[in-house]
Amino acid sequence: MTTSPLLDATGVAKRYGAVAALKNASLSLLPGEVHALMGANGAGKSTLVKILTGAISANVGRILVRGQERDIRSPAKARKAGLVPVYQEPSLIPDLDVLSNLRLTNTPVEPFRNWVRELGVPDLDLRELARDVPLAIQRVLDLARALAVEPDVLLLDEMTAALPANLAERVLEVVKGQSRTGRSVIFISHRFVEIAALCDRATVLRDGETVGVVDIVPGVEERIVELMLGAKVEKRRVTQQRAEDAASPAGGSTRIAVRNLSVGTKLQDVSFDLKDGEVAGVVALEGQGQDELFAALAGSIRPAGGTIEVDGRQVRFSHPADAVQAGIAYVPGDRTEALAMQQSVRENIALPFSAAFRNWGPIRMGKEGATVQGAIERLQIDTRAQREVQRLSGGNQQKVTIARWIAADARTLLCFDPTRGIDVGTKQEIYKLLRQLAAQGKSVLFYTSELEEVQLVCDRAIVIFGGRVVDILPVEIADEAALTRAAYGLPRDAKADVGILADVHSDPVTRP
Ligand SMILES: Nc1ncnc2c1ncn2[C@@H]1O[C@H](COP(=O)(O)OP(=O)(O)OP(=O)(O)O)[C@@H](O)[C@H]1O
Repeated sequence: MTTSPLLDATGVAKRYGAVAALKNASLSLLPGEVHALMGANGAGKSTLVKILTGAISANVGRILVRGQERDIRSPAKARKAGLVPVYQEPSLIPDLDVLSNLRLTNTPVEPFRNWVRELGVPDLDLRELARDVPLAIQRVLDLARALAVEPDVLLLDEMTAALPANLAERVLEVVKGQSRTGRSVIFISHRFVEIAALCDRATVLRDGETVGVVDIVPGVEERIVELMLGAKVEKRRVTQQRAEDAASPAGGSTRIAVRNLSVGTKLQDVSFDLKDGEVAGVVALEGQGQDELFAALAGSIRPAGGTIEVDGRQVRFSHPADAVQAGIAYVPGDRTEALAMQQSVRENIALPFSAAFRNWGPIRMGKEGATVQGAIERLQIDTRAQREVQRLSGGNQQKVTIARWIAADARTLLCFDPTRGIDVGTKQEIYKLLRQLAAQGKSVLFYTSELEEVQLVCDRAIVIFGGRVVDILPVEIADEAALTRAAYGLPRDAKADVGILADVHSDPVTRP
C-alpha cells in the first residue's frame, strides 16, 4: 500500500523580473517524514520554502495539502493548512521584547516556554528585547515559536547553521521527535552529517529545478553532490580534504598578542598569540565568550582588562575603524550586520576602499574595479541579482562579506563562522583561499561551529570554555571528538559522546 503525500508541489516557478528564482520545482512529502531540501547556494531552496509557507506567491505551480488544493497565499493561510516555517534569517522584531513578539504572532506562551527549555535554553527572560538576544538563541526562539503551534509540516531553512554544537544537537533531537509523532519536516542544511542523521529522503534542486529525489542511504552523498552541481561537478573538488598548503612562511612572527584579556563577565584572562602565516581556529559552545573576543579584536567593544598588541605595539581600539586601520578585518557571522542591503554587490565589496579614503560619498569604482571582480570570481558569487545585495540568496550574501576583505587585502582576518550557509563546493574554495592567505603571510582567526573545519583549514585550535582558554590543540589531534570534549571543558583523553550524531560520526561512509 502506498501512503499518499501530506504535501505535494509540482511545476512551481517564480520570477523576479529577469531572475528566475524557481523554474520547475517539485517536492512530495510523506506523513512522518523528515525530508531534506538540498541544492547549491542560489538553487532556489529558500524561495520554495517561502512559497510553501505563504510568504510569497508562485507564478505557476500546483500545491496540494492532503490531496486537496489549498489556498496558502499568506502566512496565516499556510499556517491554517498546517505549514509553518523557520526562515533562514531571525524573524523576531528586534525592538520588541520576546513576549510582545509572541503576542504579535498569536503564539501560545506556555508551549513556547516549554519548547525553549527543551531546546536547551533554561533561563530565557521573556521581557528581554529581541535585539539583545544572541543570534544563536534567536534561532532557537524562532524554532520554539514554530513548534508551539504544533504544525503538521515544519519547514526549517538552515536552522542549525548559526548554532554551536550543543544547541544544534538539541534541535536535531527535537526534529527527530517530530517525525516520531507522525509530523513531517522539510529540512534545509548544507551539513551532510545532519542530513544523514535525520532525513529519510532528499529532493535536490539545481538552478531552480528539481533534478532528483533520493533515499538517504549510506554512500548517497556523492550522488547528491552530482545532482546539486550537474555539469559543474568536474570543476569542483567536492571530497572534503585539507586545502593544499602552498609553502607557508616558516615560523611567522607574532602578529597579534592577546594577554589576560577580559570583557565583562563573559571573557576572563584570555591569552594567546596569532602569528603571521597561520590560521588559528577558535572552538567554543554557544556563549562561552567567543563573540566578545572577536568584538574586542575588531574594535567594537572595549576590554575591561588585559592587553592587545599588534606587531609588538599595544593598541586600544575605540572604534572598528581603528582595527581596520591596523589591518584587521572582521567578517561577522551575522551578515546583516556587515552588508549595506540596498547597495549592489560591487559597492558592498568596495566599501573598505572608500572607508580607507574616509570618503563616505558615492563609492568610487576606479582601479579597484578589477580587484572587486577578482573577488567575485574567486568566490563564485551568483551575481544575477547583484543590483541589491538583499536580493541575493543567503549563501551568496555571506560570500560578499568575505569577498570584501579579500579585495581589501587585509593583513589579518577575523572570520566568525564564515562558511555558515555556504554550499559544499564553495566551502572548499573558502578553505583554499584561507590557506593561500596564510601562505602569503597573512593571519586568520577562524571561529567555526562546524568542528570538522578545524582539521580542514586550521594550524591549531584554541578552545574556549566559560570565558577562558581551556586548551590549545595542535591540528593533528584536533578531530571532532577531541574538540567536542575540550569545548565541554573535559580533559583530553577518553571517548567523546556526541549524542545523536555519534552513529553518523563513526560511519565511514559519511565521514569525509
Ligand atoms: N527578491 C528577489 N529579487 C531578485 N532575485 C531574487 C530575490 N529573491 C531571491 N532571488 C534570487 O533567486 C535565486 C534563488 O534564491 P534562494 O534564496 O531561493 O536560493 P537558496 O537555494 O535558498 O540559496 P542559499 O543556499 O544560498 O540560501 C537566487 O539567484 C537569488 O538571487
